[in-house]
Amino acid sequence: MASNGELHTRTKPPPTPSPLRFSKFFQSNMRILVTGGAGFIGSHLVDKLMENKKNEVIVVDNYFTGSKDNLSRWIGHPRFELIRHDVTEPLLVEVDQIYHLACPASPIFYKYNPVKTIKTNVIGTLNMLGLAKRVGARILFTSTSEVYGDPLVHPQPESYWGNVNPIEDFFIAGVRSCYDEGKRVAETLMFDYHRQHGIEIRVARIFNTYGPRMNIDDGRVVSNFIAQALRGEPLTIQKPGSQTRSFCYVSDLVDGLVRLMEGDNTGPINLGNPGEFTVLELADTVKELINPQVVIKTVENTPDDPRQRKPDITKAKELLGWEPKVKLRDGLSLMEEDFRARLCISKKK
Ligand SMILES: NC(=O)c1ccc[n+]([C@@H]2O[C@H](COP(=O)([O-])OP(=O)(O)OC[C@H]3O[C@@H](n4cnc5c(N)ncnc54)[C@H](O)[C@@H]3O)[C@@H](O)[C@H]2O)c1
Ligand SMILES: O=c1ccn([C@@H]2O[C@H](COP(=O)(O)OP(=O)(O)O[C@H]3OC[C@@H](O)[C@H](O)[C@H]3O)[C@@H](O)[C@H]2O)c(=O)[nH]1
Repeated sequence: MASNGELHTRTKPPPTPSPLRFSKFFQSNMRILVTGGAGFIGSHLVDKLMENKKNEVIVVDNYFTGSKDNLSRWIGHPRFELIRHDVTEPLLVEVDQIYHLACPASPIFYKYNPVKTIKTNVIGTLNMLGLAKRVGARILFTSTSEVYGDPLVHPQPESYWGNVNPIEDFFIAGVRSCYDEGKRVAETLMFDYHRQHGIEIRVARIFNTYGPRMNIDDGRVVSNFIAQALRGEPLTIQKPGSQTRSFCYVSDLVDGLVRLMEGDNTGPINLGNPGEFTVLELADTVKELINPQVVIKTVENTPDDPRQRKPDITKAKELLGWEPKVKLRDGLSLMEEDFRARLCISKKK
């Protein structure tokens, strides 16, 4: 019985971890693999994991959207290793835990090469599950609120099956299904490996997360608005502006991921901040906080943009004792500082 209350029948016991784990005389470190660790969330997760002196962290990343800069403080550290690797290729490393994050997350990047996005989610996740099976590691997969598509249930509990458009319409360039359906198949693979091979799995469904180190030209709404406000460019609201999102600050999210990995629940578990804002409200807040002179302009939207999104985090509260702490205004100010430093735009006194 998985402790999220659902039955997940395993046909096999979990694979045996490395004999090092049972060593009587040598207390080995916990070896943790973070795929996509050079990205936004991954690099913050690495910072958190490296705080524990018992952890050794291996990052693999192909640098499609991530950067070594995000990990510069750890390069050369004896407990840290960075490998350029694409998760669509098999990987042989000896580890105890796998945080599997590798995947472009911003719509402009995941739509750029949709077939590669699907391969990353499907073949990449298969490779990481194969690795977990061989070495007996516990594996956590970062799924997404996009598995709920354009949701017809609000807020979204984990039990909701979602409303995803699976059709890659030839005439509409770059729809979202490569990402949404890729993540849905990856979730299925996680649970099939759990049932069929006994792998210890954890599945997080992450809702829109923001914070320092997001790519400045990442294309997601919070980074766009902050960069635009600082550069004095119009804030681009994609129509209609009444669509909602719930924004979680990255330190809260990372805390939730670590709790999920360390706890007993397979998930899927929603991790997100239930505070819900329209895109227009977000633009107004950024304008007020960062640059009251900036104009707001309305631009065309992309197909299939979800109209509303808000996590039901009852499960995360009950099973992980987790809920977000950082309010949107405070998080935006922390992100402003980081963007100012990277764009070399100081605050007027
Ligand atoms: N940030 C969010 O709001 C959010 C919401 C839901 C889910 N997620 C998930 O969390 C994870 C991290 O997202 P993020 O916001 O940090 O995005 P990000 O783009 O900053 O990080 C993704 C990282 O994965 C790497 N990567 C991509 N494809 C790869 C491949 N084939 N092989 C190896 N590395 C690869 C990128 O170079 C990058 O470093 C993703 O799986 C994403 O789907 C994020
Ligand atoms: O400049 C912009 C960018 C975006 N938007 C709007 O802001 C909303 C949020 O867009 P984002 O691109 O930030 O993110 P989305 O919510 O569409 O997708 C995200 O969802 C969860 C994760 O899996 C991913 O990080 C990402 O796919 C959308 O309604 C979009 O139309 C703007 O109004 N202006």
